[in-house]
Amino acid sequence: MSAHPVIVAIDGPSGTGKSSTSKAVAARLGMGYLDTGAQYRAITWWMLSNGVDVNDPAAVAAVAGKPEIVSGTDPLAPTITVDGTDVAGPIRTAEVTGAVSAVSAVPAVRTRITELQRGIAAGAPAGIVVEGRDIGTTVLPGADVKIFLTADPEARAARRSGELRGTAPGAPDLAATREALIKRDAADSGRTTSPLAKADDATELDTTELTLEQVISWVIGVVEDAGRKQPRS
Ligand SMILES: Nc1ncnc2c1ncn2[C@@H]1O[C@H](COP(=O)(O)OP(=O)(O)OP(=O)(O)O)[C@@H](O)[C@H]1O
Ligand SMILES: Nc1ccn([C@@H]2O[C@H](COP(=O)(O)O)[C@@H](O)[C@H]2O)c(=O)n1
Repeated sequence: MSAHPVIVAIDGPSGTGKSSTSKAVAARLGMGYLDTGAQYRAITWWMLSNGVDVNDPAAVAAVAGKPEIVSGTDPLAPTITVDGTDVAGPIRTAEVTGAVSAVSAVPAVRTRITELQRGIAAGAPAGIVVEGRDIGTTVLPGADVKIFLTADPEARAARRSGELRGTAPGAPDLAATREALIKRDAADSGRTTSPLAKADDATELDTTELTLEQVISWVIGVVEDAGRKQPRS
């Protein structure tokens, strides 16, 4: 039996495959799954819904403690609610995507959401795969496995563009999608508090030329190795 449930941190820029990989790895290994981007999107959705100026950090900070955000960690059916309302759909709108980097840069927001994330990870009986931007560096620096996924912007834009065209008629074209993700990555990497960054002890995987299945298999290998190396009780 393992000494403690395995904690896996998967970070990286937008569209590198963090969510798809993390969900599949967690499902196949019987672990929990936490999408931390969904939590930042949820608090952003609440700010927009309540008329808070998302470009005013003081206004955002003043109400950052108000919404109650609850994440369900079943990788086969992840959920996210705000004050009891299911917001899984509304948090994926272009409006939320366009505002989330500004809201997530506010230190009071990060403190609040980081506490939530640490509580969820600490309470995951079968271990958990947590994906985001600052999991390996800040949220869970003691994670058993730290992975940083990358892919070149063209590949990421093509993946996102295909995804958007499949679900949203009139979705932006490839060039616009590429520009939007580069802009969001720059904002996330450039913020002062807990920016998007690779932890020094994370293993980086460039997924540009890999299929999703290849990435999933590689991550499972790394997690299984880490499980074998844990001290036995
Ligand atoms: N290696 C891959 N090859 C091809 N397509 C992929 C690969 N990895 C992920 N995808 C596809 O790319 C899209 C984006 O993947 P995903 O949502 O997992 O990325 P992400 O890193 O979580 O993005 P974000 O941070 O913006 O939420 C999805 O449609 C997914 O199926
Ligand atoms: N650990 C994290 C995770 C996400 N963010 C912010 O949320 C945005 C949306 O993330 P997605 O994964 O759903 O695309 C992201 O652009 C960041 O602004 C974060 O700050 N920290």
